[in-house]
Amino acid sequence: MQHPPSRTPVSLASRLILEDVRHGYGTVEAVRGVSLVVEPGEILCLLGQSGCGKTTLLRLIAGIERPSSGSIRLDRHVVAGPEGFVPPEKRNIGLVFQDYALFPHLTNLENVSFGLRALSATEAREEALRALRRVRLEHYAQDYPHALSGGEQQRVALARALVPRPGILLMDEPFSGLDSRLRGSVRADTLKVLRDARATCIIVTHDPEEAMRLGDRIALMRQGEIVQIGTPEEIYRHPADIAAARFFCEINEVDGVVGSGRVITPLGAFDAPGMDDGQDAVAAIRPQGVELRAPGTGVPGRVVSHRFLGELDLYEVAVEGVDRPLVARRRTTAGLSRGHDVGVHIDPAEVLVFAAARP
Ligand SMILES: Nc1ncnc2c1ncn2[C@@H]1O[C@H](COP(=O)(O)OP(=O)(O)OP(=O)(O)O)[C@@H](O)[C@H]1O
Repeated sequence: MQHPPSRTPVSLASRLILEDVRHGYGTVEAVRGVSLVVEPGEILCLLGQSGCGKTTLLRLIAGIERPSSGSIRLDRHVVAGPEGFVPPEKRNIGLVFQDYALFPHLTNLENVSFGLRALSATEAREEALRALRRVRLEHYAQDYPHALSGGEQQRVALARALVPRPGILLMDEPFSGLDSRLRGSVRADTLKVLRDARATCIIVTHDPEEAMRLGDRIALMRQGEIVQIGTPEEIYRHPADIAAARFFCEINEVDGVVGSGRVITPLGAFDAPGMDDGQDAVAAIRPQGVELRAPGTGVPGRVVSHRFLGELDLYEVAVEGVDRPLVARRRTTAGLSRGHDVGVHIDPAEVLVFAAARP
């Protein structure tokens, strides 16, 4: 079937530029000097633990909060800064919140066409139907939101946010209200819609896996600051510090001392480029880098627990000289269980070395 061409004005994805943005609530400094550029069409995930300032940063970009200093630009327009302030409704921004915030007394179609008041009723209806089609929900156009599942409501909210063609779309924990089975498929659908719409998008999440699945880049936040920004692979492979490494993966931390450019630990020596001899260091070993082989090779260890998890099992292995049992994630090894002796080998590609924190 041929659908009529779209009548909403074509809006290009915006570039967002933040320069030294700060914001506090009373004595709490929620955002502390954030500078950031998000390119047109890019999907950026703001990732961090609860209370690190992600939502506040999103609210500043939306114009719901006004920064105490610094500036925010959308393309060439300063929307917040010493020169002035543009209110949210004039920023050409789309918003999707955790609870979707659909109007319960409006049909799904009316919810989506709500933001198209500049168009005639017929045009708004056509555009809203097109948007519902994009999220594969046109057959629910005349129903009310309460009759939809959580995942479907999320898609209506996405259609509503995208239908006015915003220059930038801001999403705050958009999948956290969904149960874990549904989350994966709604996330994949959302990503496809965002790519098709070529929208610049900022997604707030506290889930590292979600950030890696969705983001072209990830901005890792801590205590109101961006501690690292990069592609998922850059951040995973080269975390800025041990706390960033911990955030992405449960790691084994083994203490050692640097000698001749390597940190010497009970599990072997690992490259420690740029570190001084005699310096205390920590080898951060990912669980998939702990290989368990027959005893008599590698470092002697003993399995203290084994949990069957399907594709990869979880083993804990005690090794002499290491305070806590090592966590290993391995393919299920028939017969290997608690009490068995093993030879532990470490894959150096799964080891990151950091300077030890000074007491
Ligand atoms: N309206 C407010 N009044 C006072 N303090 C606030 C307000 N909103 C946030 N804060 C404080 O600012 C800091 C950052 O909060 P923010 O909600 O931005 O963090 P977050 O990373 O989004 O957390 P979460 O993931 O839990 O939503 C926290 O210490 C929080 O308690």
